[in-house]
Amino acid sequence: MRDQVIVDGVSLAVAPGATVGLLGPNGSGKSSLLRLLAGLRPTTTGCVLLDGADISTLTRRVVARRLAVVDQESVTDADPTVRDVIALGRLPHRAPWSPESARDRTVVQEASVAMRTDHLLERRYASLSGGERQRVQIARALAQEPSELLLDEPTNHLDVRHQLELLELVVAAPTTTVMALHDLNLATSYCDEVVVLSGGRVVEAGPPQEVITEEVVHRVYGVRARVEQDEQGVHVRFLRS
Ligand SMILES: Nc1ncnc2c1ncn2[C@@H]1O[C@H](COP(=O)(O)OP(=O)(O)OP(=O)(O)O)[C@@H](O)[C@H]1O
Repeated sequence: MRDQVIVDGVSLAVAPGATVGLLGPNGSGKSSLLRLLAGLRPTTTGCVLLDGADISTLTRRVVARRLAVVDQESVTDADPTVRDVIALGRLPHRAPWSPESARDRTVVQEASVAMRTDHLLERRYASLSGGERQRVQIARALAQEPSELLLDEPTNHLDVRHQLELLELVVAAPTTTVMALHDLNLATSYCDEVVVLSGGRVVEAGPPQEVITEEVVHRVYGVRARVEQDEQGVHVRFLRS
């Protein structure tokens, strides 16, 4: 269905440096919205502004110098090493056909250390586990030194330590981050704001402690939960039906 409307009536302003979580059930439009924000999909009406400039008027190279995307389809059909994949993040910063600079190599090394992938640098990307690939893709995005980072379910393959490390890193970075998340507890712990989508529309938006309530969880996901708050923050506990 070519003319199906997937994301409709969404108005979203993201403050510089903020970490925003996109929440919502499967098929609610999170990935589609991320692709619109990245300029990877054209809008039929409305626009996406990057520092006031309509993203559809900017070249891919200009966008790639400041905005990095890790989506769920970050695959490649060549057989590169992990280092090659992370080094792709430097391409927008290099003049065409110019060799890698010492700084490019340093940034690649630092990004791989940040995502604990430095021991994998000489491995073939295709031989990695799902979680290792996910960390390499995020290292590639960090090597891009973006001011905006768009992440589609960045924690879905990661073990609990790597989930927490990644989100700590995202929150500590000066980067503006918008990420699709399924884990409501991670969203309450790490996001300044959350945007809840349902059927391609924003149904709730705001600070997670205000948005993630028992009523919203039930209305949007159709499940019963206890939402409790203590000195550690907000916790969502799902109830068996
Ligand atoms: N190219 C496309 N053509 C037709 N329908 C599409 C296309 N891309 C996405 N959709 C549909 O749009 C809806 C939103 O999809 P999207 O991938 O944005 O959801 P999501 O919230 O990221 O879901 P999930 O949590 O499952 O990853 C889904 O019903 C999906 O099937």
